[in-house]
Amino acid sequence: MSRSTGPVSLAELERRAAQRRDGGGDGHGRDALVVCDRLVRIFTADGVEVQALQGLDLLVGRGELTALVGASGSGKSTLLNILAGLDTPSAGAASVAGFDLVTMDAAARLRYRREVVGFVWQQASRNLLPYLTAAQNVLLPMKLAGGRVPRRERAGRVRELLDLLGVGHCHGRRPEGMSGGEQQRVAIAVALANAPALLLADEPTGELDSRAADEILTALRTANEELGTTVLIVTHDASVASAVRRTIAIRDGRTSSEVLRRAALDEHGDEVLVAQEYVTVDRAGRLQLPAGFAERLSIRDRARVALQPDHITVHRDDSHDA
Ligand SMILES: Nc1ncnc2c1ncn2[C@@H]1O[C@H](COP(=O)(O)OP(=O)(O)OP(=O)(O)O)[C@@H](O)[C@H]1O
Repeated sequence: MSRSTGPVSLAELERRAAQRRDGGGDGHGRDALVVCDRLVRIFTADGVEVQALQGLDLLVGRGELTALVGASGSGKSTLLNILAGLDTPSAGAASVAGFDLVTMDAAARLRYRREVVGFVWQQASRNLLPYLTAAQNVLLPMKLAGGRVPRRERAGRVRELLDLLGVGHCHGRRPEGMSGGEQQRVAIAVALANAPALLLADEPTGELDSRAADEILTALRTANEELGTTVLIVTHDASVASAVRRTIAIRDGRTSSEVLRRAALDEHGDEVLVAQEYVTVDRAGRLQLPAGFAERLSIRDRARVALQPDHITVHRDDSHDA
């Protein structure tokens, strides 16, 4: 049976494009909270183009607590800024909680930033207004978002959030009267004020000692487990990256590999976290070998592959060895 080959209307083309953007075309990311599909971000500086994101694919499910790692300049902050609604991609698709980050208009962008996403920056001073108390800092986003948290519930929610994150004692203090770790935990409360679906944290432990960093990680974990917030943390801190269930590595503007950890019982019956490394397979079927693996086996330019019944083998190219 032949299909109609007549001209396709503009409305139909737009409908199909919207379906692709929504992930509806082939079901890509339909259940995920964060969907990035072949995301590209090109910056131009002094006439030179920098491809900060080079076709990045990423799916993050609702309720996940995930760390994002990668060398300096690999594109982590660029991705976070796009997910925060502060920047727009040059090409590709990105959506969070059904908000299309590429096409949303100014009003939707404002609503998105106030109600759907919360952000914690590395510099504590950037997260809090210095002349407001902790309580006033947490209250401010609720006031700005209007009716999302009803007026009569706001004071109670401020206290609950500060207590939940272990900084109830900072309620009436200004940032100058708090430690760096306390400031960051209050910053997390500010980011959670309007019950966002997604909490983004860019190096939240970067300026802290290891004890304060542990407290921040505990606070982020509490937000994730108690409030159900999906949390994405950019970090260079190995202790943070290894303490979450999923760590995604970005290399040259693409997601390249992941470590997934799950609880298992050891031979004594004690619970241990078992880590397993995965590589990302993008929508075109491309994967990047972990850099260490390729170096160790001197795999360059091309590799010999063979399909086995339940796995694929990858060997060094030995076609010139004879
Ligand atoms: N506004 C900009 N203009 C020009 N180039 C930019 C801009 N922002 C980022 N870049 C470039 O894009 C690339 C990715 O930068 P990005 O800040 O996302 O990396 P990163 O992984 O967050 O690095 P770091 O860990 O050092 O913060 C880098 O080459 C950077 O120089």
